Amino acid sequence: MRVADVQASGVGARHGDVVVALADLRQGGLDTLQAMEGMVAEHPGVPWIALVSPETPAHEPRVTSLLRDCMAVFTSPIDFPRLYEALDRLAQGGVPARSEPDMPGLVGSSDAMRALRISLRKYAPVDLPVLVTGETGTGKEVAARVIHQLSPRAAQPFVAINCGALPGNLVQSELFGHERGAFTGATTRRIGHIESASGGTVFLDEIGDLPLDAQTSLLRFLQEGTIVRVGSSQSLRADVRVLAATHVDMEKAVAAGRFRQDLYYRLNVLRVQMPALRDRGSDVELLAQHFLDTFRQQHDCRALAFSAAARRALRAFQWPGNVRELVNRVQRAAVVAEDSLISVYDLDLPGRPGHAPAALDRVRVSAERDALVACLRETRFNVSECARRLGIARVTVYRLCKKHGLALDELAHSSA
Ligand SMILES: Nc1ncnc2c1ncn2[C@@H]1O[C@H](COP(=O)(O)OP(=O)(O)OP(=O)(O)O)[C@@H](O)[C@H]1O
Repeated sequence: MRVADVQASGVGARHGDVVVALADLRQGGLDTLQAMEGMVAEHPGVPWIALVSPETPAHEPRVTSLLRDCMAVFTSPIDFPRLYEALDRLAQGGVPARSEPDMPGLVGSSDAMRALRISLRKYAPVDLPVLVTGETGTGKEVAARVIHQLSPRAAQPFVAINCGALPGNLVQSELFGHERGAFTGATTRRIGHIESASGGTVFLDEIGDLPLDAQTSLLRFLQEGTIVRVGSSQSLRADVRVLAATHVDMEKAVAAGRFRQDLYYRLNVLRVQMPALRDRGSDVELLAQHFLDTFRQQHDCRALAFSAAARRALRAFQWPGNVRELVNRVQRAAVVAEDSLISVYDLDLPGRPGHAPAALDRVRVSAERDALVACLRETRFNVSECARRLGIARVTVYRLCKKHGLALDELAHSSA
């Protein structure tokens, strides 16, 4: 690797050299920024890596836009092994993981992710509900957190609630709180999740699972900005922005009478559709490398990157569990990998030489799904009873439903 300082000597590249530019924004003022902008514009084909310090004003539009043109951003103290890896990857034609400085949790540079970022930036400052839709594991909660972080409410709480996991008889009290003595067991007054997010944002995941009575209370809150604790008749003001997410078809839920149409209209003012991972092109490689790098920061691990075959397999796989499945596979691969390059075997993906089409795995998965559906039907979709009969926790029933793409309400409806 040769290092050239543009200001001192300019860049001279021999045929076949890979040129990577480091934009060192840790010092300097407006003139440095101006010089950098000029160089980035002059060399659009050159991959740029930015070095910034915690003092760099990353939120200033000119700096943000410059950082957006960089393939990777490193904050001082610079993690040099990671920087060398990023340079190495670029030299091999790869691209380091890319996340925008103001959206650090959201990695990806596909067209779909670029369009998503544009929507998130537009919606964040507008104090209206946002409905985030998309398949399981696509990053709906990540998107909701980004909206909150970019909003004027960023310094206030962000409270995430999985509506599907709230016990049916306690939904109202969990969301809106209760007064002492409101029901058996209510020995003290309790603040609900919405009140506890005061000044900030509440994220209602799996909103399609909200029972009808709680839907009515939520609608009143969205219309009037007031809540009533269970067991009280007093309305309380609550200044909270509502973001909601669902993986079910809400139009169908409305048509079937399972979701209030007026509430759906209220929530669906601004809509974000999360792209499936299989539709994000080479983002799957970026994300895989990002999760591996994150894992390496916390654990001893031999693996540094992915073999060419593993990268092909990552691209070819359909990812039914989307980004969450990718996180799990990469972490597992990082643990079992014996080499510096993660292989297709480590990822346990189809596409490895001599790979039988996972017959046994498929049988196991489908037996698990059949047992779950049968038990849910037998128990008339009573999750507690189903969990008891299967000898597993309630939360595991929800997790298995998610894993097998089963929407409880739709299943119950189709079985009715
Ligand atoms: N673009 C991304 N960049 C980095 N990490 C991501 C991205 N998208 C998702 N993740 C990670 O993937 C996992 C799943 O994301 P998340 O929980 O937001 O998905 P979800 O769509 O809300 O899932 P569910 O439908 O199950 O509620 C998390 O660990 C999250 O950090």
